[in-house]
Amino acid sequence: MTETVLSLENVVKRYGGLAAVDGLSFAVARGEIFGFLGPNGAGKTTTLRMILGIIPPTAGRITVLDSISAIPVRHRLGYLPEERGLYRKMRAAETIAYFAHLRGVPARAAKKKAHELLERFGLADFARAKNEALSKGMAQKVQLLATIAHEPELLILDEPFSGLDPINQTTLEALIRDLKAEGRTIIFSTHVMQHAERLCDRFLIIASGRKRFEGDLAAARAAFPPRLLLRTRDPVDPLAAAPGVREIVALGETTDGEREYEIVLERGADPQLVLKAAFEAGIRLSSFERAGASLHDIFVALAGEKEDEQACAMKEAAE
Ligand SMILES: Nc1ncnc2c1ncn2[C@@H]1O[C@H](COP(=O)(O)OP(=O)(O)OP(=O)(O)O)[C@@H](O)[C@H]1O
Repeated sequence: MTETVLSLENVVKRYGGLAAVDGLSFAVARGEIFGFLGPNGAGKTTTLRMILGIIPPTAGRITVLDSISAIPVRHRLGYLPEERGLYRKMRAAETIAYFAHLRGVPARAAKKKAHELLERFGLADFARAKNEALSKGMAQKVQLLATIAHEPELLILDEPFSGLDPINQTTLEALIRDLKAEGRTIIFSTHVMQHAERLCDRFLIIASGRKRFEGDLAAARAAFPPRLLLRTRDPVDPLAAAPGVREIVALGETTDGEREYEIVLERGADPQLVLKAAFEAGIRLSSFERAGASLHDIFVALAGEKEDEQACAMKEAAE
């Protein structure tokens, strides 16, 4: 049976008249990489801060590592806040060791761990550099290492990829996978869907403080009509009458004079019947592939559309 390391039940956070988080419920299982996705102002940082006990919820219940408050279990948690900041005059290795020690690692072990981590993440030469002398990306790496040095069970990273160059983003993805392989649970927020698509076991999409989706990519895709991408030089009008075809969208002409189309199918339609219809109509296809919605498409659709439309789509998908 999977163990829940974090659960929120009907959590609300009000700022005056604004419900920044509005009746949010979700759960994260031990060992998962869980993506926390939502547009600007959706309520992600507010939720993460409530989970960490930095701000109290207006209503609802949060359970972290079997505790009703993060405070007593804080040495088992790691948190990378959205707003970054290091003590400017402290040295990189010192910073990491300091935070590890603060969370219960004996001083000597903390120092050793700091040097190990800096070595592993290509910053060994900067161990004695003052934080103010680090580039923005390097400082962010140091802060991240300070977040994981005490080997927390549950890591909560608010926008960890922002500010990192593509190489360091890849290094961070690998680090997150390594942490998962060690049995740790990682929750991270992001606007960059590719990271979430590559890394997450499950994810939550919120908008305007409310949950729009919780689950894995396959479940999210199931809520979207399947699509086919095809290329041909022949007219495709006969396919409009093929079983399960909802819409044909012309995508444009390729450099070699072919046309590309997207065929939107009804949910549950059989793509083979479209292929058969193309064959029977004498349409010569040079390519024919099934395309699942990307997380980007899903995000834009779920975070952008009105809640009643979305509830309808999810209900239809479940039926
Ligand atoms: N201390 C505060 N006082 C008043 N309103 C706040 C406060 N903190 C957040 N808000 C509001 O709550 C809403 C959610 O903000 P939050 O920072 O949680 O969003 P977010 O999803 O993290 O956004 P982003 O992706 O832009 O960081 C926003 O409308 C924001 O203006």
